Amino acid sequence: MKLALATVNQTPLDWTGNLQRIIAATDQAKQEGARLIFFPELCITGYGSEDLFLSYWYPAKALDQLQLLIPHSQGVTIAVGLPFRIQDKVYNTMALLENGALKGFVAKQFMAIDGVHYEFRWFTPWKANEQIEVDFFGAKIPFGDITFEKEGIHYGFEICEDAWRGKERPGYRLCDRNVDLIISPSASHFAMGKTLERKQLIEDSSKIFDCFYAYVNLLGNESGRMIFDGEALFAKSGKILYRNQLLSFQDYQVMTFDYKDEEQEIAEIHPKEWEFAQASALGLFDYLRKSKSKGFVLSLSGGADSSTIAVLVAEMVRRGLEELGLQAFCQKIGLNDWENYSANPEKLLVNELLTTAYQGTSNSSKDTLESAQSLAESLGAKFYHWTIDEEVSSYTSKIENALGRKLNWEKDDITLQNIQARARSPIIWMLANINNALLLATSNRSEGDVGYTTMDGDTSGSISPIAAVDKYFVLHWLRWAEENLNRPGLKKVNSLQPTAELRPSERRQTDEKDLMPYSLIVEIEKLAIRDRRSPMDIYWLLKEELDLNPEELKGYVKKFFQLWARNQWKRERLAPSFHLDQFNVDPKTWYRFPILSQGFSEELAQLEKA
Ligand SMILES: Nc1ncnc2c1ncn2[C@@H]1O[C@H](COP(=O)(O)OP(=O)(O)OC[C@H]2O[C@@H]([n+]3cccc(C(=O)O)c3)[C@H](O)[C@@H]2O)[C@@H](O)[C@H]1O
Ligand SMILES: Nc1ncnc2c1ncn2[C@@H]1O[C@H](COP(=O)(O)OP(=O)(O)OP(=O)(O)O)[C@@H](O)[C@H]1O
Ligand SMILES: NC(=O)CC[C@H](N)C(=O)O
Repeated sequence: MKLALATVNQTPLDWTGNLQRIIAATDQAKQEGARLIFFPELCITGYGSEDLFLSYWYPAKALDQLQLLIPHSQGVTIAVGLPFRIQDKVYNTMALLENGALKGFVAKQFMAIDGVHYEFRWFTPWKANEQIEVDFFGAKIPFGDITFEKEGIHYGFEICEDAWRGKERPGYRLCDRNVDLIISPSASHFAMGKTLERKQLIEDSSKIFDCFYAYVNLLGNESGRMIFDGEALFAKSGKILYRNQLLSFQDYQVMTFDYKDEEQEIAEIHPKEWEFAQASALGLFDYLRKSKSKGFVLSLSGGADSSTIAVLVAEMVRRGLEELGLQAFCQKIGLNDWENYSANPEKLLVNELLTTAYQGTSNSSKDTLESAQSLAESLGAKFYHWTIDEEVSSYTSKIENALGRKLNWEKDDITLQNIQARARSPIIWMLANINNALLLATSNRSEGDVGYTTMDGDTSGSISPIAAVDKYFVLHWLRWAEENLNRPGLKKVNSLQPTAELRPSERRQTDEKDLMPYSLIVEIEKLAIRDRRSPMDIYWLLKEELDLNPEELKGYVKKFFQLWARNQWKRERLAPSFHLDQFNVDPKTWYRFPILSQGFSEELAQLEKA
């Protein structure tokens, strides 16, 4: 018997589109001879439906959609995910349709509550071994912890988090019930390197339970922040038999294979740098088309952050074209005149979709202008160049008149820096408005940690594509990209030292002089945020690890925590970002912290005495 794993790129509230993709994937699986077709968790609504799950009408509408799908199960079995409300509780379920009938609902037993997941807010876990009957448009349907059988294959489900719960997981009881196959329909967020964890989990699962184990994840940037990689895995007794290529630009993908065929077909596992490029490219592509915007605008300084983002947009075009072809790429983003780009699709589309501007001041250098211009030209992006000195001096003289004194760098350093960053904002927003485009903000995670950014200045934007990765990674990735993505336009960018260029050149500024070495921010944030350690713990741990003067190290730890606490309000106000790494500092997804606090004052006073 053939079975199919089908991944879909869904969008909350796109009821018709979501159903169409499920039907199209079902049709393809049927054509390929599949008899069992498994879709991911919550694919009828989208996993990222947030508080819509709490309403009465939303789960009810999902049931209407399920009913529309039932006729498509003639001759096959289909499993799809949707929310199911019973009185005041909502359950996260998989519905099983077979030969034009609804056979039952399996309910998730463990809620995902770590990192980016908040399932307890919406769903109630189902108790192991419990089975009830529910009403579905007048019919009584089995619901709960149930298994199914088809042509001699006995199978059951572990819905995403269920599979990640060690000894408690439902798999053990499914094994006691002698299932031949376990399926894990998932909505598992992408993070760099996570595929290796999943591979291990699925290998181990098929080994521990000595059965066939199938895994299928959602696909794409569904609702803004999380990206799903559409991973499909199939394993038998500890050996992966099938793995697809991740992070596709397609609406859906169907992987069909013979149940019991033990031949291996395993797509390449790529390095972290490739994953970052592919996930960001897909994240941007989905954001662009789902927000129905016409392109991107970027204030391009020629420095590391904005240059990374320019390359990611170009990668979106390159990778999208490679997978979809010119016509489908254009259609998906709402460009009807696709033939206009056929002379040089990649360059012409980057030109259409990415507008950049270098906005110099008297503190800018020739180096950064050249860097920005040469990169934009090499990618094919539109490039404008103007200075904002007039705006800066207009604001400054108004304040000077009001205060009755001249501003100067000795006394007014931060104010004079910030007005430059802010003066860039209205004009670049203007360009975004004119183009109906998304303004890309360039914040990275290290800046987010310490608030090294001007609010409503360089934080301005609709999305912050790299806010979830640290600056150390950004700098490393740019060097990798120059070589491995064949981006010679990055040569100049990679030769520059990160600097905000907000002070006059005689007061030479570098980010690391203002703050601390980026490598150290990365070490401290891992311990402070990822591992949730105290300032004192971090000091002792790093004292062992790093060859640094203890007083200097104390100073850095102190600076990190003081700036971290003071700048929570800024993290609350950064434009939405993609989740890309093991952890991030976005309060709406991974890390929550009080906006007002005493800022670790007692902890840091203790540290002084250590
Ligand atoms: N708890 C709180 N809740 C809400 N708001 C709070 C607040 N604490 C201060 N504030 C407000 O925050 C304001 C200060 O924030 P803000 O105006 O953003 O400025 P601020 O954080 O004081 O300074 C910006 C820093 O970012 C650096 N920067 C800026 C731009 C670009 C780059 C670069 O790397 O290229 C670096 C710059 O060198 C400087 O160190 C205060 O005037 C106050 O209004
Ligand atoms: N001269 C400039 N022209 C256009 N945009 C600028 C200029 N200077 C700064 N910006 C904008 O402000 C953002 C913040 O500057 P920041 O210095 O943090 O980033 P970067 O210049 O891209 O990288 P780096 O810090 O590595 O030099 C930039 O990414 C860019 O969007
Ligand atoms: N949707 C879920 O249950 C997610 C579970 C799991 N922690 C994962 O990231 O894959």
